[in-house]
Amino acid sequence: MDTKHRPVEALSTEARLQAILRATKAGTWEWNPDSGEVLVNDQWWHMLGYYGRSGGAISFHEWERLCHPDDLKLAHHELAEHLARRSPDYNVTLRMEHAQGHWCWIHSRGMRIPESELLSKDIWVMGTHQDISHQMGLKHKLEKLADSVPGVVYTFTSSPEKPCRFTYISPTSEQFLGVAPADAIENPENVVKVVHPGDQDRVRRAVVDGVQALKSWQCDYRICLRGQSRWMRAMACPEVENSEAVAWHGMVVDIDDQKQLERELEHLSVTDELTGLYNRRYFMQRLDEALAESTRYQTPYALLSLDVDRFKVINDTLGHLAGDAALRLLAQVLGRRARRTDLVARVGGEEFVLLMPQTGLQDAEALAEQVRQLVEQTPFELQDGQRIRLTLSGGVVSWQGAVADTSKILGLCDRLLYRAKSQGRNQVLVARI
Ligand SMILES: Nc1nc2c(ncn2[C@@H]2O[C@H](COP(=O)(O)OP(=O)(O)OP(=O)(O)O)[C@@H](O)[C@H]2O)c(=O)[nH]1
Repeated sequence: MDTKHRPVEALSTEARLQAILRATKAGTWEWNPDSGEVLVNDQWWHMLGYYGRSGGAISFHEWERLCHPDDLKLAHHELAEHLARRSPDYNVTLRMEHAQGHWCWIHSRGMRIPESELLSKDIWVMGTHQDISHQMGLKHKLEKLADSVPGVVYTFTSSPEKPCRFTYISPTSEQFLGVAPADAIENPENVVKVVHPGDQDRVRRAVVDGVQALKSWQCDYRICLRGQSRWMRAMACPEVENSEAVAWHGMVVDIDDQKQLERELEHLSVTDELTGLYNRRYFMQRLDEALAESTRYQTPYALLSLDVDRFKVINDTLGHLAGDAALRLLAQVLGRRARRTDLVARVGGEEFVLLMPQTGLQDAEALAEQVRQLVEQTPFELQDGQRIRLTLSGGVVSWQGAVADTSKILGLCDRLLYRAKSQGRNQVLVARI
């Protein structure tokens, strides 16, 4: 065999081991549980800042004294488990006191030497110490950062073979989702469980679609938390770890205030400020939808358009504020007369409409007449005690099935209204398309 390329063989096993230990800066320990004797190397001491001390024997109690009392219990437990052969090795992360007084994070690993390899009947457990203070410091900073974010930070792993699972979820999941991090890590369904039942399928689909497309995804959904429903936004972006697994790094943030604002804006954008009824914009939108519905399903529809007669006189004699109050009272009358499925809107200064699904011409005319008579017979009492009388002119159009476009309906309604005005007002005229 060509030994030219294998100079390492020129070294003894001992020298090679020492070289590896020097390079990895690993401290070593050997422990005899019966005698309590512990042997450590130089690096074991140097790691803790004791540069003057060299390797040799120490007592088990000396090791215990250097360990953080809060971590000692776990270390004892893990050692006992390994000695009782309930765990294949000893593996703990614990804090040990540095010569300068601060705590170092030490990753301690070891294993019992098989009896077959020992000359005596003694038990020996041997292992290494690695200083992982730097990594633990970074982890601590990351956790602090995750804590300060107004939401939940997480990483979950997807793989074709195994189900998705959280590998990290910030402690804030308790506050924002009502789920303890340990429960989320144990089973991701615990996080899905708090999603509003009406949104669960959508959230699951968003995750599955994102995983399949391997693209960043985002999903807004409600959660049920402490008896209340709140809007959240989850987002994640993928990082391919290897051919087997993808890590998804993401956040869940509370967007309930934003959604509330959106709802208010949405409401404002469809509402008539003076009367609180729907406005013209919303009415036109719904009329479009009504046309599509009647075309597709042959739904009978009727539209009633009402205009206050000689309203200018009310404004001119009683003032604009009184006119406003009259319009508000009229809106209340219309709102009360309409069915829940009807749409009532103020579409112009003193012009109102009622869009009625599942309504034929006769029924619509009867309702229009009722409203006209009610308004004619009931004086409106304004806040200052003044009473005013109004009359209405109206046009009713009904249709069933396909209609070319909304202008056909609106145009006919306008013509009926105009005729009602010109024929003396205080009347309703009807037509079928
Ligand atoms: N108070 C008040 N008046 C309004 C509002 N919008 C429109 N008007 C008034 O409504 C009146 C409408 O007058 P016209 O279109 O001449 O109609 P009219 O006086 O009702 O007469 P006819 O419709 O022909 O019976 C005008 O005086 C407008 O200023 C409003 O929001 N508040």
